[in-house]
Amino acid sequence: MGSSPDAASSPGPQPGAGHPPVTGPATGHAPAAGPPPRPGLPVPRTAAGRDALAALLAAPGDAALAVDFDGTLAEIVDDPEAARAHPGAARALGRLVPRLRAAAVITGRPAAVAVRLAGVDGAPGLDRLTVLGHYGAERWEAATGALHADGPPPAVAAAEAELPDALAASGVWHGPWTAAAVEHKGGRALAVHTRRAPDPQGALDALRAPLTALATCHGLLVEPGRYVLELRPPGVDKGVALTAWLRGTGARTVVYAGDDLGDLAAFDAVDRLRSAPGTPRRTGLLVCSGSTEVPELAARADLVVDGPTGVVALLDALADRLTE
Ligand SMILES: O=P(O)(O)OC[C@H]1O[C@H](O[C@H]2O[C@H](CO)[C@@H](O)[C@H](O)[C@H]2O)[C@H](O)[C@@H](O)[C@@H]1O
Repeated sequence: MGSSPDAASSPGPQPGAGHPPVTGPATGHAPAAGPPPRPGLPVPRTAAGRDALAALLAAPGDAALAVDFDGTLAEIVDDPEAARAHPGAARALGRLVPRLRAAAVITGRPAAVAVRLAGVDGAPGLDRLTVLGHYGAERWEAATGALHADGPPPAVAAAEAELPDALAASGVWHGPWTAAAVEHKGGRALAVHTRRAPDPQGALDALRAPLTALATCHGLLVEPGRYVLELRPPGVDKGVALTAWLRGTGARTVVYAGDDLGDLAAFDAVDRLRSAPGTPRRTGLLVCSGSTEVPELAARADLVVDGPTGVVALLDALADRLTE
């Protein structure tokens, strides 16, 4: 792992959702008549983050943006099928992305599902967007509409056949919340959600051992997330996906925004990239879409914003600065 947030410039304990923890605008806006001005760019709390932001503003054509979907571009909701991108997300991305070298959404969702829920297919300004689904196992390119994906791994179907026994072994698998708690994810992974359980954390804790045993038995891994345990094949994660995609772009600066434990691998990848030797050094800005549910990610971030609303505000503020 490379550089970590600069403790000297850290504001201290991280607030949760609803409490913007940004340290203030980088540029002042004089009060004026008419619509209220948009907030300015927040200042990252780390030197590494400030370097990356300065590099992006100086040379946006050398910079790439990668963002997670659930919890970052989309508010978390009880029903995974009901998730939709923040109403301002596609527009903000469409303003910013044409000024950058490249942009991607990197998500645990199947790529086609993320494209649909994010509303990015055909959106103005997003004709070069890449969507890396299933933690990088799938790739969709807006430029062609092509989806690259291998066939579903047989191990997932084998695990699915034994899933009912594993769920029953948890001792908590009863009640109306279980009816729609398994997400089948196109046969490429299985997600068991507990957000709608009476005790979401208790149910998650009880399910962890039987689902881990099932995953291990079939050569799968358990990807933990926000009140979800996902059984999926090993071999790729958001760090692997981000690193390979970035290499293809040739970008020297990357901004990565995420909200969940699955995004830690991408944070690690950015840390490695910005601590690797090279001239000029590559820079990276780690953004956490803040919530009370995942303090681990906020602790690692250069900049914590207030959930998807804060992420969209950041994208808009970057676009504003790059069009001044
Ligand atoms: O990588 P991501 O884009 O963050 O996707 C990770 C998982 O997100 C989804 O679950 C999460 O969002 C749901 C909708 O808001 C929420 O109900 C759930 O509690 C969250 O864990 C998705 O359903 C999973 O398949 C993704 O792997």
